[in-house]
Amino acid sequence: MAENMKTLGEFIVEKQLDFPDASGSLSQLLGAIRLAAKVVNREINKAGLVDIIGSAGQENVQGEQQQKLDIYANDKFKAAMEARGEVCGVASEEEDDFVAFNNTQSKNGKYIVLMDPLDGSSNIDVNVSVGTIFSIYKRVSPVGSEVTEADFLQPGRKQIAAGYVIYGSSTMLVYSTGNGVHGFTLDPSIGVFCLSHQDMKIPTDGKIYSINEGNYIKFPEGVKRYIKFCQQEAPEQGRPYTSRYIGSLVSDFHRNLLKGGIFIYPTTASAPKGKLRLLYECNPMAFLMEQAGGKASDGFSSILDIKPSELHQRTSFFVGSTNMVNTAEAMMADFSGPDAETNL
Ligand SMILES: O=P(O)(O)OC[C@H]1O[C@](O)(COP(=O)(O)O)[C@@H](O)[C@@H]1O
Repeated sequence: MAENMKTLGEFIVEKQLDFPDASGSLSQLLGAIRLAAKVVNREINKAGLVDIIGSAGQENVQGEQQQKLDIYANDKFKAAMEARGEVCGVASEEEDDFVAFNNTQSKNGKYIVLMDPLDGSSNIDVNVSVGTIFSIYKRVSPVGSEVTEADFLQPGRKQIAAGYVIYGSSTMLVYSTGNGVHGFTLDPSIGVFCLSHQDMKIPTDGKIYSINEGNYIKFPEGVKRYIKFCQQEAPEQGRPYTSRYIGSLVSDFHRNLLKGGIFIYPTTASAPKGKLRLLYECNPMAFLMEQAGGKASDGFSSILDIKPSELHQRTSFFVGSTNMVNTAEAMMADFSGPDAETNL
């Protein structure tokens, strides 16, 4: 197919030409992510053969056991971005605090990056697809000055670009700079990402719901009602829907993006603020989903309008086909919102 004969590098440059005053620094940054993705992909593909599986024997700031691949991916993406000079600092799931790059070039970098270097860690050792998630902003502090926490605590709507890499049956890089969502598949025989999914759009309706039902009893009433709605017999509306849950956000998101569907990670009794992290999991996925014609909320309002207050803050996450998210939100409003009492 003709479009396959276009590489990610060529596509990035082509898109840059749409902006005559573009400096090329975002293209450079995307190039860094492309390189790090290939290096991490190589390690993941041979994970069972080299000493990179299993725990690294230490915890991250969120008290989660860090996997060796978490640290490996974190180091590779950080190194690739520091080497380019376009990025003045990064924040990562695997770093307690943000990391400012102090080499002269980076100090003059105008971008900051937030990332989940290895998403779906619980699936690494069992050969189930995992991913990398990234979110890019322009810094708010003056170029050349010290990077500040304010550079990272920007609402998702301010993102310049976002994307993910999925290390699955094939490896893909999917990203958006605010002009549609485009997917590139890595051709391992030539080591190049080739355009395979241009201008991805999610169907407004789907037949897949994705949630860890193992937590059912701890879910808010609105979510319990929505799950029942998905499971009810209503053939004229295509219900019951199918339940699919991989347990890697990137993989569950990617499937729904292609087929239509909804992914929900709500608050639970044991995670009253939700589990997923706003800045480097939910904001980038919400940016992509809105660019693909879908919707992303915390069950009540848009994820992209949340004003962050902490680097590793968590949120509940409802993302996918617009009609499905609208229905779930309506049930949250009725049964878990401020007027829930009157409806129960
Ligand atoms: O095992 P649970 O509670 O269903 O959580 C699965 C979710 O947690 C995550 O694994 C969190 O991500 P990390 O692996 O990066 O910590 C998501 O990818 C996934 O959607």
